[in-house]
Amino acid sequence: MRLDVVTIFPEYLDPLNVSLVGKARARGQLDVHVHDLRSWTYDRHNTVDDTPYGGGPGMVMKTEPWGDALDSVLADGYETGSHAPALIVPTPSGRPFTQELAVELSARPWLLFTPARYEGIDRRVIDEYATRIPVHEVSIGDYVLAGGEAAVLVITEAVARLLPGVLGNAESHRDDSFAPGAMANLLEGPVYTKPPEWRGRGIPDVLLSGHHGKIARWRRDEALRRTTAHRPDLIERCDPKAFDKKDREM
Ligand SMILES: Nc1ccccc1-c1cnco1
Repeated sequence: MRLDVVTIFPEYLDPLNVSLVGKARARGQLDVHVHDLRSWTYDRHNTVDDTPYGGGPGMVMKTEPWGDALDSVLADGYETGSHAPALIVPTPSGRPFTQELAVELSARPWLLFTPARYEGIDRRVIDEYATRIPVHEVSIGDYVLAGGEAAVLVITEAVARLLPGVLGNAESHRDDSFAPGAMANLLEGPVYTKPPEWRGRGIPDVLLSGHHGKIARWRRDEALRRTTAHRPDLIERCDPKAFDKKDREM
């Protein structure tokens, strides 16, 4: 997978050089290119924004730098044999980013991220490129950020870990919260490791029992309890029949 990010804060994307994404890049599973939007400005102040038509607070990111940047990045990608990318526009007014969307995006050969600052990008930029490539306007949550770069890091990590070979066997995403199966849509329950006692706190006996059926049932019940407490909205999406089937297997 090829990833391109166009941003006025390229250094904000330095975390893409470490950990899971950094290792995937080193292994050639990800080809990441970070571009400084100001490389496509030609005035003395490297201007990328201006006041909004219609008035109002803040500044809007201008069309020309984005148009020149995206044309250049697309040309480079096509020249090096990449297939059509999807344009990913982090925005608070976008479609919620979910594991389902992460899976959808992980199937694409090329993602092109356009994190915006200020009040956002002039709408004509999105409208222009939506005539050529799929555009996903994506929100990572209902809160206000100063810009979309943090969202790029979140989306990139969620997508990269789904790419074949990126997660080792020990880190399988089979048991992820939100992964398909009987635990789908459930939050993960509590986890424990050595030492067996810490500051007077022990381990739930069932986890020391060696009875895999009882352990699986306990973990399922803990996940249900945690989901009911923290995310009752997810409970409605659970398939109760999957639990009955799972109970029979435990
Ligand atoms: N608040 C923001 C400001 C600028 C670009 C993206 C966001 C965003 C994305 N998901 C939630 O917020």
